[in-house]
Amino acid sequence: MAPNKDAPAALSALAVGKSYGAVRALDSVTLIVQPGEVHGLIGQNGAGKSTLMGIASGAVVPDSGQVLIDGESTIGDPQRARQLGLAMVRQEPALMPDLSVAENLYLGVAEALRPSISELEPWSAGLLKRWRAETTIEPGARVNTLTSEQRFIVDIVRALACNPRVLILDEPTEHLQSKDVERLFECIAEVTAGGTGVIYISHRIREVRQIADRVTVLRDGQGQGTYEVNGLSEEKIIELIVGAAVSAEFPAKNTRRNSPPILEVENYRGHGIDNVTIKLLPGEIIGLAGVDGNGQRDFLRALAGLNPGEGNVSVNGRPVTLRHPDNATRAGMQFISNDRHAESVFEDLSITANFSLRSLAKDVKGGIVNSRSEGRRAAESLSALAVKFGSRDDPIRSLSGGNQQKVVIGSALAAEPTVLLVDEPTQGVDIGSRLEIYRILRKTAAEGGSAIVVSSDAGELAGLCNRVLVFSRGAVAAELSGEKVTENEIISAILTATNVRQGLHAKASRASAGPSKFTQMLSTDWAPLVMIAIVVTALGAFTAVLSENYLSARNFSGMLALISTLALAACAQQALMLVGGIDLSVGPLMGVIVVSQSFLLSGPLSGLGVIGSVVALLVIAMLVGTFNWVLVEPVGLHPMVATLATFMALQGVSLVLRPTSDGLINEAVMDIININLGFIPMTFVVVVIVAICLDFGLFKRYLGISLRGMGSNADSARLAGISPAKTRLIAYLSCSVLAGMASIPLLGQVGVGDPRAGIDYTLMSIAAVVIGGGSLFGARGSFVGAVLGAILIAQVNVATTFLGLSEAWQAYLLGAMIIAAVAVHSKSRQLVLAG
Ligand SMILES: Nc1ncnc2c1ncn2[C@@H]1O[C@H](COP(=O)(O)OP(=O)(O)OP(=O)(O)O)[C@@H](O)[C@H]1O
Repeated sequence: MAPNKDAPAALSALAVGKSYGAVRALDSVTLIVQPGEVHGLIGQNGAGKSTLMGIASGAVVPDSGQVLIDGESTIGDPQRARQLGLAMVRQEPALMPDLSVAENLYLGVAEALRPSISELEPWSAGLLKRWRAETTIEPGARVNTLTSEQRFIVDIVRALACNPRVLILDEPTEHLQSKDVERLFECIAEVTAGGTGVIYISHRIREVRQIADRVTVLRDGQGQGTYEVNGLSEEKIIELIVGAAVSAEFPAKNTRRNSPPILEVENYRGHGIDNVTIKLLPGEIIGLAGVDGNGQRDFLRALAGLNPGEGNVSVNGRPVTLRHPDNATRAGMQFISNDRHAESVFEDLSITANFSLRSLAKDVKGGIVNSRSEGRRAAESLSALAVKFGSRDDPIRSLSGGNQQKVVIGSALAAEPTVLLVDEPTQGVDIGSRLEIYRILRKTAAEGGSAIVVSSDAGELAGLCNRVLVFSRGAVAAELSGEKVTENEIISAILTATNVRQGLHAKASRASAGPSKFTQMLSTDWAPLVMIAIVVTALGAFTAVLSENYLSARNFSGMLALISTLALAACAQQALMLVGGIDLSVGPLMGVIVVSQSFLLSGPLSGLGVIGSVVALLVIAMLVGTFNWVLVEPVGLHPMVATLATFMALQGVSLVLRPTSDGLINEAVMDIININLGFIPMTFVVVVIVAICLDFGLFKRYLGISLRGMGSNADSARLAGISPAKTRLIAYLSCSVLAGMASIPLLGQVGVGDPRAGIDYTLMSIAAVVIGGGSLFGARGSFVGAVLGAILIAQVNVATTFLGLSEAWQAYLLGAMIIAAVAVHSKSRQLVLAG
């Protein structure tokens, strides 16, 4: 639909300013987007495009200026921007990797648009199918098992599902295949027809000309005006971006064809590839093309030692085995991934460290890094690649996406590779720097190096490469060289490549369909439960064969009573570990409550006394939970440091109140706590019911899903409207209240105000959670898993006693179980990632 210029603007950013230290990212920039228009936002890397959109979406707070969405003012509040109808697809999808696709879509749309949880699967499947009927993305798949392209599609589907008034697309096509780019353009046409204002950021000038009605140009943080696209030539747009006329010519190609090959690969087979043979000459750049998923990327990754494969490979005549990336780098190959965020940069390390890590040996003298030499090399490379940065010591994540890519290329070149393996060399890089990168790759080749480049841009391959190999179904279907290396020839070779190999085709389609149902099952939070249940049963059966007393009701009853305390403590720990926290004060909190109860419940029993003791339990637990949260959230201490301080303080309080064990608990209270249902203690029944209810909440309620989302990626969760501070407070309070509940069966066990009663439960609760499938990094595990972890620990302790083993064996076995559990759980998750 034609832009509606009379309606109030869909988005107005008025005189917006933003600085990061010395870097003036935006200097009084104004952008007005009308309903129903596609507005291109263009500029070189670091011009300020993402910052401006970050401000529009509320993720970044400006220093000055105003933002209006649909006429309503909003600043620095992602939740409000979302409510006003803004949706954004960022350069890196704002998804929570440990959550499923369906859960991400659910959290990612406004509350009014969310289905009931029972409808979640069909609702998400419907959204995905609306994108593409034959999509291979499963609603139940965990996001960290998806390819980067699939993650982008999920993020786009999420943004479209928001029915936005303003849709921001920040370099959306960098990771998409051409058929998905077409689909995206169809979707853009659909939403603008409905009156949505779309902001389209891209370095691909052709795309911008094709899709945009108007463009606004940014240069070095300053607005350079808004223009109607109609009548604006490609050259003129480039001139507006760069500020001067630029030659868009590729540097001249060179080759030393009569020298022996630098890299020879013969009959190489492996994941997604079949029988590939190539010879790369010194000074040559070979391009790999093809419809995405046809093996060209798999082949490059196999050469980098990242994908397993078989065949003969030699570099400079010397045979090489490529089982590991280390083999490839030792042979002189340097790989640059197309997934910069996940594989190429260390976000929290400085720009200098990211530059030097592939070639640090050059700066080491006598085992010590010479930072002056490291800094000098980094400065030279950053200047040669025209990287825009504040200070070299800033973390690389402070750079714009394109500038990060330039640092990665500089880092690989600094290692002086014999063969450079580059997947999408100019992803997210602006037009001026693109030419700079082509020039540098060509210069490297002219000096005797060589490169293999995968690119989805046929024009780029045509301009840069001496030869282009077109892949189809894992094999080289066509080779273009000399005069034939043109954009049109490459595109037509891709379209006509019909190399049908049934066997490999089946393999390739299996690979593109993602991991099998069984491997996907291994990555679920339920897999650890099955594994532990099997181990518990096997261990029980083994002990029962050796000692018939093991199966007695008396033994079971005692064991389950012990388990109740540990299982509740483990549930407490799990509640906090879900958001990536850890609570070392769990044990002493249980101890301090036992001690306080020994004052309230030791004399004759009264109704008021019982109510008082329950209130005291809850008040102590909530005070401790709130105190821990204050130390972590507003004060900013690491959870381990904060809760270690609370651990010491609580233990001190227990010892002050009861220097030695004293204050026998009233017998009637003990009888109530220790009631049995048959031979099963009532406390154990309660624990199981509590764990099942908590798991229901964790997987089937908004609060539980958002807790896991926070643990998975706090930034993405915040952008999905989840308040990190509030969610963490809920986790800390849940942890302390559950620890308070755990002190009830503990009271039933010790029966007296013992100041040391809880101390062991801190480490044991962490162990139970880890064994049960929980992760110290957050987002993983379940409450039933934590209970099963506790059962296994208790069972090992009892079994060692029955088997007549010393107490030391309990400690050895617990240590071994933790290592085995972590190894098994993480291996099963990796299996899925490997597909
Ligand atoms: N969090 C931050 N800390 C420090 N500097 C930052 C931060 N975010 C952005 N900058 C700087 O602000 C400037 C503008 O960056 P921005 O990401 O907006 O550029 P861009 O136009 O989107 O570039 P690209 O096309 O490469 O994505 C850059 O110089 C960048 O280094």
